[in-house]
Amino acid sequence: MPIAKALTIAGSDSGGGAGIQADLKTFQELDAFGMSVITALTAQNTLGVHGVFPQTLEAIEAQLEAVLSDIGADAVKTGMLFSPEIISLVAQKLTEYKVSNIVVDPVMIAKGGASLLQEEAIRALIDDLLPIATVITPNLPEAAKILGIEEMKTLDEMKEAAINLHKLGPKYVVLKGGHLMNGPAIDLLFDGETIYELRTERIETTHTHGTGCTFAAAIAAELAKGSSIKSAVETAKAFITAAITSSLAIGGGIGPTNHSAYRRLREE
Ligand SMILES: Nc1ncnc2c1ncn2[C@@H]1O[C@H](COP(=O)(O)OP(=O)(O)O)[C@@H](O)[C@H]1O
Ligand SMILES: Cc1ncc(COP(=O)(O)O)c(N)n1
Repeated sequence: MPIAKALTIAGSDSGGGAGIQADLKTFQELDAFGMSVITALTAQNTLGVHGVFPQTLEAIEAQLEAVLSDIGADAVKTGMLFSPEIISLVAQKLTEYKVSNIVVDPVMIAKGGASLLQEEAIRALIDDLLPIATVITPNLPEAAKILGIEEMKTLDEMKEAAINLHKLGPKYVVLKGGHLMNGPAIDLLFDGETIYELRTERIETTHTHGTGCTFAAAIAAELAKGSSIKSAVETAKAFITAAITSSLAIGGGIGPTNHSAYRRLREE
């Protein structure tokens, strides 16, 4: 079997818990060959984002060209894209190279509150990227921002939002319920017809830095290997649950999840 190739287009997290670093670790753990296009450097640790340094369009385009013209990708995951210009460039290249599995994690704000997407970039996200996405994986604040509504507080409101997000063009919507206060951690998968619920117990921890990146990267790795969307999302949910269960209390703030926990669990 040829190796599945997965590409992340995202920001670098020097602290290693989110962004490019989380994505590559996740690809590796799930047996996909990981590649990266870095859109921005962040100086970041468990205490927060201390600096954001977007790369030039020239640098981003050169990375995309290098990877896609030679190696190619069975799946692409996008994370922090920062500006409308970067979003448009990425959408244009993914279309030009006919990438078929596109996982869009519409990263907007880091857990510590720093902005990872310019306000004016939301329009480009909606116009250029959502229509070509195979699956989008917003959390509740991101979904609310995209839809221009108040943040959802109930499962019924989440279901309505999933249906409305689907109308913006992605083939599938995964709405992550990690931010729903109390109760189980419920994510919804909507395929245009049926809403599936993925439920796990809420794990009591503050160390959730990089959960969204890791979850979306796991979906991309599984799609790259040829899994169906439902199976990819189920594996990603098991992966992130294991990673949060044994998350790492390193640094003085919000620690990262443990990317090797899922593999260790399966090896036991
Ligand atoms: N405390 C928790 N216990 C169990 N699962 C969680 C917890 N927090 C988040 N998750 C899960 O982690 C994934 C990422 O969720 P979420 O926190 O909503 O996204 P983001 O990191 O983008 O804000 C989802 O599958 C969500 O259900
Ligand atoms: C470079 C980068 N990309 C994304 C996130 C979001 O992290 P999370 O997955 O915790 O929402 C982050 N903090 N830094």
